[in-house]
Amino acid sequence: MERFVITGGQPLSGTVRPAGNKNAALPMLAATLLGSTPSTLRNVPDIGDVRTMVRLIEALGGTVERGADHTVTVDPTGVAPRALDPDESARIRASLLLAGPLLGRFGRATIPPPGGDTIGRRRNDTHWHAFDALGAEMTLVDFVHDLRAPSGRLTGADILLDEASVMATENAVMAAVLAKGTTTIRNAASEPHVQDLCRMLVAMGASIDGIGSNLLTIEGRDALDGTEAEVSPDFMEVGSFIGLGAITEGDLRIGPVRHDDLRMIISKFDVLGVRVDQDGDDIVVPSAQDLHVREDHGGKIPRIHEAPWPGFPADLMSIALVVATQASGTVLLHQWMFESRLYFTDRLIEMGARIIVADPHRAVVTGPSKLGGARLQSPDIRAGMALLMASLCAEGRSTIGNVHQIDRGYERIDEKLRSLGAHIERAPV
Ligand SMILES: CC(=O)N[C@H]1[C@@H](OP(=O)(O)OP(=O)(O)OC[C@H]2O[C@@H](n3ccc(=O)[nH]c3=O)[C@H](O)[C@@H]2O)O[C@H](CO)[C@@H](O)[C@@H]1O
Ligand SMILES: C=C(OP(=O)(O)O)C(=O)O
Repeated sequence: MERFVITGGQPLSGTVRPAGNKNAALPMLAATLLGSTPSTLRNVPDIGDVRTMVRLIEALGGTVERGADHTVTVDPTGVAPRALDPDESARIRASLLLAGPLLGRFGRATIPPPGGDTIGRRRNDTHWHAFDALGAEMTLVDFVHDLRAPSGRLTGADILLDEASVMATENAVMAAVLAKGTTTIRNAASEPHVQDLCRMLVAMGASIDGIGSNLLTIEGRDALDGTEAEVSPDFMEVGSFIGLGAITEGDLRIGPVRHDDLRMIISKFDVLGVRVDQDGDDIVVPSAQDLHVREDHGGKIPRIHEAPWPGFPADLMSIALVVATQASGTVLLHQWMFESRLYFTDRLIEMGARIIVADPHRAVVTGPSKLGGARLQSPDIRAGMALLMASLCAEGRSTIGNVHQIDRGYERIDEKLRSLGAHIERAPV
C-alpha cells in the first residue's frame, strides 16, 4: 500500500505528454481476441487497469508482449473461451469487455462480475440485452453469466440500446463483427474511445458504418485479421492537466492532443474562466488565469453537467469541481450518471472549499476559497486525481492514501507532476 505526500502551493510549469486513453486501450486489447493473427497496439498506457487486462488475456491463452515505447502485441491464436478468473475480473470494470469478443469468436463466454470504480451502481443490463438480441442464451449462476450462441455463432439484429452505454456499445460491436448478417445498433455511444475501437476493427477487416454517430451498421464477417492500431491521447488526462494548470498558476504545455476531443471540455472550463490556447498539436494553459465563473445571460448561475458524447465527460466532473473552488462566483455542478461520485466533496469542504452538496448528484460551489492540507484517501480514479489537484493548490502538507486507485488510470502521475515542479513523494503507508 502506498500514499502520496504532497506539499502544495508550487506553480507547475513545463510540458506534459498525455498517455494513451485507458478507456480506448482496454476495449482495443479485448478486440485483439477477434483476430486470427496477432495485433499490435501503440501508445498503450502503462497503468494498473491495462496490466490487469493483460493478465486476463494471458489466462485465456493469449500471448502478450510489451515492447518499448508503450507497444503491446497480442497473439490470440491460443485463446479458448475459458471462464474468467473472478478475482481478476473484479479488479476492473473492463473485464466485462471480454464478453463480446469471446461470444463473437467462440460462441461462448463465462463472465464473473466486473469491478471498477465504486461510484454507485454500475448497470450491466444494456450489455445482456444486446447479446440477447444477437441470439445469445444466458444463464446466471452465483452472479456468473454464462453466455452461449446456440448454433456457435451469433446472428445480426436490429438493436436499440436502452441507454447510450459506452461499454455496452463496445461489447455489442465486438460481438456483431463476426455475427451472421447485418447488425444495426441504435442509441449507440460515440465517445472517442468507442470510435478508436471501431476504427481498429475496420482495420482488422470488419465492416462498420456510422463511426462517430449514434447509429452503427455492421456487416458480419466470417473472420478478422490482426492489425496495428494506435490508442488516442487520453482526453481525460488532458482535461485533468488543464484543470491542474489553471489552479496552480504555472505555464503548462500539454500535447500532442486531439483538438476535436477537447471542444466541449474547453468550453465548459471556459465557464470557470479557464483560458486555454492552441499551439499546433499542443494546448497551452498560460499562467495568467483570471478564474471567475461566467454567469449565464441575465446573471443566472451557470450549471456544468455531464452528458454522453459530445457532452462534457462524466469522468471530468470531479476535476471541474476542484477548479470551481478556485474561481470567483457560484456554479452548480450536476453529476447525474453515478450515485456516489460526489462523496469526496466532504474532503474538499474539510480543506476549506465552500460547497453545498444539495443531493448526491448536485453540488453548488462558491469560490475562490483558500485550501489547506489534509489527510485524504482516494475513493476512485477521478476523485483521487481531484484530491491530488486540491492538495497541490492547498497551503501546507497533504497525504493521499489508496493511491492504487489513481494508478489504475493515470500513468506515473507522481513522476509527471515532479517534472513540472510539484513537491510530491510516493511513500509506503
Ligand atoms: C472502461 C470505461 O470505458 N469506463 C467508462 C464507461 O463506463 P460504462 O460503460 O460502465 O458506463 P455507461 O456508459 O454504461 O454508463 C454510465 C452511467 O450512466 C448511465 N447512463 C449512461 C448513458 C445514458 O444515456 N443514460 C444513462 O443513464 C448508466 O446507467 C450508468 O449509470 O463510461 C462511463 C460514462 O462515460 C465512464 O464514467 C467510464 O469511465
Ligand atoms: C469510472 C472510470 O473507470 P471504470 O469505468 O474503469 O471504473 C473512470 O475512468 O473514471
